[in-house]
Amino acid sequence: MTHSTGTLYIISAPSGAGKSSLVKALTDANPEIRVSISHTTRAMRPGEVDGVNYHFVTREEFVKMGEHGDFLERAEVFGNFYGTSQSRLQQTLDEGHDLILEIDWQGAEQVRKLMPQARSIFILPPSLQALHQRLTNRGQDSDEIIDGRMREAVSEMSHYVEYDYLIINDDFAHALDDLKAIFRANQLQQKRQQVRFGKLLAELLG
Ligand SMILES: Nc1ncnc2c1ncn2[C@@H]1O[C@H](COP(=O)(O)OP(=O)(O)OP(=O)(O)O)[C@@H](O)[C@H]1O
Ligand SMILES: Nc1nc2c(ncn2[C@@H]2O[C@H](COP(=O)(O)O)[C@@H](O)[C@H]2O)c(=O)[nH]1
Repeated sequence: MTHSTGTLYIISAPSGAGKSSLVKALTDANPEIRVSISHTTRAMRPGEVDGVNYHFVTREEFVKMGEHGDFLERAEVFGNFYGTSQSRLQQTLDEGHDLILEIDWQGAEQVRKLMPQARSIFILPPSLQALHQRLTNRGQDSDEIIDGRMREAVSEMSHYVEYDYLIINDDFAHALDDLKAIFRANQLQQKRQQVRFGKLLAELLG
């Protein structure tokens, strides 16, 4: 049975707004949706696992990968390098899986130019105070790192207008419903396009 290719989603938010938590809840409920694992030069946090949360690499390894053209996009965020490897990205989409990139606005800008069909979602916290509280409650970064991330938050947030969808992550369950609705609506749109181009009809008729 033929199927359509998956959709590439870009999800951005200021650090601590809750994007990883929302993406995890979304993929727990919909395991067919895949999440790209980025490469980073950031130090591993307690509890993080190499190859699960990120591929943790040295700056030298990261630069070498960049020189080999391994990255779809890359950016320096909070003094560390982050990048999305090209390998397996197209294969995942061709297999029909929706694929999420959790990346910052600089990476989003690069991906939009290369893959204009990508859908983009920006997640905002209800307030800067709530954002600070979440970074503190997460308990994984020093006060100095949290202060640095708060300083960058307004600049990151100013890019929300460049995205297709905006979600305010105030109440988690409500924000998750919004996220699920975006994916569901897109899946239905894909199905309609299959009908429009006759693929689904051909399948149905054998
Ligand atoms: N709606 C919410 N209300 C209260 N706390 C929340 C909410 N959403 C997420 N959190 C909490 O906020 C903290 C930050 O969330 P998370 O790590 O998902 O953020 P993030 O945007 O992925 O950050 P980063 O970009 O730094 O990885 C976590 O402790 C998470 O449990
Ligand atoms: N351009 C990219 N940005 C990325 C990528 N992976 C993560 N990120 C961004 O980094 C911040 C910080 O992440 P943290 O894990 O150190 O808290 C995060 O908010 C993302 O926006 C990437 O591959 N490319």
